[in-house]
Amino acid sequence: MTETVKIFDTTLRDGEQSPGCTMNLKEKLQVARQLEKLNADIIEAGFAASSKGDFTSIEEISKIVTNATVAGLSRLVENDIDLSFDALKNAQNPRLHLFIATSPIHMQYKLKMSPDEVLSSIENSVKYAKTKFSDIEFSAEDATRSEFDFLIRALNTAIKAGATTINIPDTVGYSTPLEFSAFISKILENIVSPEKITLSVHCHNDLGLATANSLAAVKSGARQVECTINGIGERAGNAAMEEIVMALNVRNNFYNAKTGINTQFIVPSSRTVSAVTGSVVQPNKAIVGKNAFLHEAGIHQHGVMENKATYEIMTPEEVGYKEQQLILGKHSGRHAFENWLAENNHVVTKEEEKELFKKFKQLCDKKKTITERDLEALVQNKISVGEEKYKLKRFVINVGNTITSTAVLTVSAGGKDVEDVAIGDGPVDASFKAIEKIAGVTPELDDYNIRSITQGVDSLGEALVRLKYNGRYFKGRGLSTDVIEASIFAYIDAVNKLEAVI
Ligand SMILES: CC(=O)SCCNC(=O)CCNC(=O)[C@H](O)C(C)(C)COP(=O)(O)OP(=O)(O)OC[C@H]1O[C@@H](n2cnc3c(N)ncnc32)[C@H](O)[C@@H]1OP(=O)(O)O
Ligand SMILES: CC(C)C(=O)C(=O)O
Repeated sequence: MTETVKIFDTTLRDGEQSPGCTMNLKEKLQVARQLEKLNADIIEAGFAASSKGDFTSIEEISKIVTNATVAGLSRLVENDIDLSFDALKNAQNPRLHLFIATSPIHMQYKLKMSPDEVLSSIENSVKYAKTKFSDIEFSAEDATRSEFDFLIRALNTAIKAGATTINIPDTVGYSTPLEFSAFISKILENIVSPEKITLSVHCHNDLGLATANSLAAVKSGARQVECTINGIGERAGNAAMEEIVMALNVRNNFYNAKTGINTQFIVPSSRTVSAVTGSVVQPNKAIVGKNAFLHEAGIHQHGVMENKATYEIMTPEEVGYKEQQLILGKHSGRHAFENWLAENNHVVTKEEEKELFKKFKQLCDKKKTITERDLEALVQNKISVGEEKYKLKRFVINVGNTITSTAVLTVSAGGKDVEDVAIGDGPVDASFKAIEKIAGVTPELDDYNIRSITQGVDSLGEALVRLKYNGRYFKGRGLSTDVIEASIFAYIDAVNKLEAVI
């Protein structure tokens, strides 16, 4: 019999904990919509006690999610539980996710609590939470470095107090597949009434084993896997949802387990998360990397021409790759464009649609062939744009191999045109300095990336910048057939986000 494994997506919580991957409300709602299309079972929307912004995100996500369960993370602290309850009040299916560390090192040095204090805290908090929530998940943080007997006492305390899902995190990615598989079996043999709870796993990727460990746990009876799109998350990240889902699909004959994920939304979701977090997917990343279905070597190409299955264990279409030429082009009108947006499940306001259509027409003038990917990129770019205090009007760059680069930028700032000039080490540096002069801020450029995201010499260039200002990160994204313009757009996008919070 094929078992069902629930997918608990934590892109918006653990994923957002990756340095530089902070998302604003608009971006989080976009990811949440995408997760619904994917048919994720549980969407962990945030940590309500963490900040007002996180609270609001959980609240707003709860309003738009109709099918999935929406979860909020809480420490074993009454105020955290109350805040999660308030933030989740509009969710159709709310879940409280409670956690506390159970390993000696975490209890002694971080929590400064004795094992007995941790046990009574679990009992009291789960009982308190049960007065507010029926669906409660309990996580024993750092479970894989906990003493086994104590871990079981902690899990049994949570179950007896009312937890309905028991999650086993490999918090620091310490475990290995054979060990984790045996660990999960032993936990299932030792906890009280395993048939009444769902056993879950949450694996980190510090040794590159997050997916392997999660799958090993499924083989031993875990029925929920916590994961993120593109595997983003603390440090080296979490188990990647696309890898878990496709491994269970492709190797169903081995695992006898499946998820309810709509796999054709995997690639669009990966692109959305990459666009809103500014975290570029490595080309050789399984399933969603741009090389995942490319064949370079002659023998491989020959094989694929004869029969794709010689070198492809799944089809690109299955996971949502589309690289067809569009019927839309220079002569298309607004109705056809509107239709394309609707067919591709893009939810945009009328204002955004107008703006997108204008950008689409401009792109048609610059680029010979417009592909689905070009349009996707335009839409993703629109999504990631924050509050726009500054808008680029025009720029002139003077550049050469024997002169110092000079950039003159005119930017609309709150409706007024402002112009400034700066010199720099190359055209990009000069442009960034001109923007800093206009905005009156000097953030640190923490990261800058430029790549082509569509094909051909007239391809769309995507620039990603990450600024560090007062200890916080602000990312920006820009798109253009001209890489300098894309870089300027990205820098302005990040400065707009920075301006919105200072
Ligand atoms: C493994 C994980 O991914 S767990 C989730 C990690 N995510 C985050 O930490 C992001 C959100 N966190 C935050 O915004 C902040 O850390 C807050 C708002 C939760 C707390 O902020 P602060 O009150 O300033 O405390 P700070 O973060 O410095 O320290 C954490 C405190 O929580 C305690 N704590 C940690 N885990 C737990 C827990 N599960 N239950 C109860 N208390 C806990 C620590 O012992 C420490 O207590 P102390 O202040 O009495 O020393
Ligand atoms: C809160 C828990 C599930 C966690 O994120 C971890 O232990 O890594």
